[in-house]
Amino acid sequence: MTDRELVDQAIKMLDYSYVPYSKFPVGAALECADGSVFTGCNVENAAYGDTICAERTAVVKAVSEGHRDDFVRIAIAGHSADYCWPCGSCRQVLFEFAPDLEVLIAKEGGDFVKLSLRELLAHGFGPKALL
Ligand SMILES: O=c1ccn([C@H]2C[C@H](O)[C@@H](CO)O2)c(=O)[nH]1
Ligand SMILES: [Zn+2]
Repeated sequence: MTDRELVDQAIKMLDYSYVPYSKFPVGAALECADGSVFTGCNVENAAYGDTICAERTAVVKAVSEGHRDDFVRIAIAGHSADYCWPCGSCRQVLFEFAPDLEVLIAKEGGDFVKLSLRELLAHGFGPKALL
């Protein structure tokens, strides 16, 4: 799958976001080595802190289906004029499973940039620290 196709899958997920409070939809699409894609959207809650981000929705779907050490790329999309940068919690959760992940970050209109997770989370704290 091309980067463009993965970003388009993330953009499609914006339709499913549940965002009555922030009105800020985010979509994500996480690709694994076997080509499977786990999508996610943000799901908010009246108890605001119980909101889950799009990226973490996708990670939880993948891990709960048996994927763990095989994440290849994630695409993240929002409706904002700026690129939809992932929050610190999502960077940390992605780092747990895939410190070398490629991250495609899109903005309104579909333009995207490609970075490594290590660029987004320098000197990250991960499982190796606890071994
Ligand atoms: O990495 C991020 C950052 C924010 N959001 C969502 C959470 C909330 O619903 C909305 C505003 O913070 O954006 C994500 O889905 N991913
Ligand atoms: Zn987040």
